Amino acid sequence: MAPGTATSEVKAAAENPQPLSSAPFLQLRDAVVRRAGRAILSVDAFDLAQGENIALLGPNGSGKSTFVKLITREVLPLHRDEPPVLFKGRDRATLAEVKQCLGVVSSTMQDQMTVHLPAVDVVAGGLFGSLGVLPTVDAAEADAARARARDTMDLLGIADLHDRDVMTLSTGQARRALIARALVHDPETLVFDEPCTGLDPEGMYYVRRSMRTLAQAGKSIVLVTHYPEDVIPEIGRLVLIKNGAVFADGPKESLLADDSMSALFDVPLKINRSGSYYSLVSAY
Ligand SMILES: Nc1ncnc2c1ncn2[C@@H]1O[C@H](COP(=O)(O)OP(=O)(O)OP(=O)(O)O)[C@@H](O)[C@H]1O
Repeated sequence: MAPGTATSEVKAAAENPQPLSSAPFLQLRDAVVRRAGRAILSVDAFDLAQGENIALLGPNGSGKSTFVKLITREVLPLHRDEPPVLFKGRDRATLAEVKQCLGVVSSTMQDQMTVHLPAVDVVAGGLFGSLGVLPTVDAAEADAARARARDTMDLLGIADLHDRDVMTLSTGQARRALIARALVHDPETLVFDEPCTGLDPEGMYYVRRSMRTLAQAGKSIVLVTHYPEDVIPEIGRLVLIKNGAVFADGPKESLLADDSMSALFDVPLKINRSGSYYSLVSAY
């Protein structure tokens, strides 16, 4: 797309916001993030439709987390007169509005679970933005929050963890509790930032199965990963990130291939496909 066309489209969208139901969930146009005197991410044009499932794949340091933080509004791009980020067609969406629509699962959040709390309280805390349910919360509201947290945990198949002290959970169990926490306010989109990092095959199985459950329940999944194995069958679109830019964007059937993976990671790689599942092996 010609840069001029993209810019005028974004300007028009900003001036005439589309109805929330039809605008893309997110649009990026000439979005540049600079840190320490250099552009760590530059995105010319990117649209994420409402309800779409995508995976961002790329090497360490390529800019995937920065890309996701543009979506979650934790990072803002350089200011331009034409807004570089439109959220549901609007450039002035508040952080609270964005948070309402998004749930974020990241392995780094697990490091913060260093207090003795029942898992249900950690999940319910997602409704308040606190680690657990604070004593200042009204009793009826706290009960309702815990009931909602239990329902969410049940949906993810972890009813047996309701009353477990989070400090005693295995890494895989804690990761699934974090998925419940990200889901408890019923966001339309879930961002999974390297959700299988540090997990054994059993933990990976349950996290990937949870992603599938949520995608099948109509949630939009935005997955950040290094591994094609994480790309569940419900994800059809792949965005490859390399050197702070979009390297390729298209259907996974064409991008999960030996040549594109080898070019992305700069080493010889082979993709194996088994039905709707993909895996990556090194070609020594
Ligand atoms: N605050 C910052 N100051 C300086 N450089 C930064 C900052 N944040 C990120 N970077 C750099 O920007 C680049 C992209 O970082 P980012 O975390 O987005 O990559 P990534 O693809 O998510 O990496 P990984 O797979 O290792 O998590 C990296 O080179 C990183 O060192």
